[in-house]
Amino acid sequence: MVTFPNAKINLGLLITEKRPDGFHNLQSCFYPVGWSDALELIPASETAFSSTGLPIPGEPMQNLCVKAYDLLRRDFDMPPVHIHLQKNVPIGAGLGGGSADAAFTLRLLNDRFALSLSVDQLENYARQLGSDCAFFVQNRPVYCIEKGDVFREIDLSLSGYYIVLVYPNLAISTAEAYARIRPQQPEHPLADLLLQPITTWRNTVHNNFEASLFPTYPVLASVKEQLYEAGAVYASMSGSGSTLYGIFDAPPADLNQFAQYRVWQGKL
Ligand SMILES: C[C@@](CO)(OP(=O)(O)O)[C@H](O)COP(=O)(O)OP(=O)(O)OC[C@H]1O[C@@H](n2ccc(N)nc2=O)[C@H](O)[C@@H]1O
Ligand SMILES: Nc1ncnc2c1ncn2[C@@H]1O[C@H](COP(=O)(O)OP(=O)(O)O)[C@@H](O)[C@H]1O
Repeated sequence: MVTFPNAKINLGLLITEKRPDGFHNLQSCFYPVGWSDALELIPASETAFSSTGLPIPGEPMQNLCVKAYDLLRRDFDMPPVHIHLQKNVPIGAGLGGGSADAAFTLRLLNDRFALSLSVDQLENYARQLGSDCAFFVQNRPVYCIEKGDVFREIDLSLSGYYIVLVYPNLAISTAEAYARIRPQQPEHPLADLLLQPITTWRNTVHNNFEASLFPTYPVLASVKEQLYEAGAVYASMSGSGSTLYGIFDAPPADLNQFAQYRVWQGKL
């Protein structure tokens, strides 16, 4: 069984307060994009993990895919499996790649072993693996609050637009990015701003991590500016970085200025 865990972008990301548990409350819209890994479950006599493509930091048996298997194994009698991951989505990129792999592993195991877990149950398992992991269970555009794991409907569709993702060959640790940020309550809820025309977003829809990371990593501001110069209707950093994305109303003709970086483009 093969599945294709895809990345997400954040349309706006406001970090509103530090919580007593050390995490942060936020407001964001999580939106799925097509840049994907490939994940396969192979019957095996012993549980194992292997990967090809981009090297993944950390021990293979500590991979989030294995953690997802171990989590379900505590509650269900599943046979051993060999999990193979073709890693394409950059790591430390603000694209939720590892979280997607974990959530898709839960979904795949649920199907493969007929565990009959509901969406709510899968989301509860996913929450234990990472804050943005639960989003990938349903994997559809949603407005996120609290740790990024509580969802509200949002009437927002970008279908018809094109997206360009630029990973500027720089990994940023999510924990370090949160450690630098000063939370603040927004003047207007992000949901209200996102419901205005996309042409207004440049001046209103912000990612709070940009202010603390752009001075340290000038390449981030430079790539964002270049995306606007290439004709983006809206451009931003995704998550805690380092990927920048641009949303275009037609496929951009020339992206040679990003030739030294990892670039993905597609339809939204
Ligand atoms: C910033 C965001 C925005 O979508 O995405 P990425 O940049 O990772 O893609 C997420 O909040 C990242 O979620 P995720 O990557 O799952 O984080 P976790 O593994 O749960 O936590 C990693 C670390 O980030 C911090 N953290 C994470 C989420 C949150 N709401 N508050 C936090 O303070 C904590 O220090 C935690 O130890
Ligand atoms: N399957 C996986 N893919 C990517 N990273 C993984 C995976 N499993 C565990 N990790 C760990 O999670 C960390 C961040 O993963 P990732 O989700 O790509 O971050 P971000 O969303 O912040 O870009 C990596 O440093 C890596 O050590």
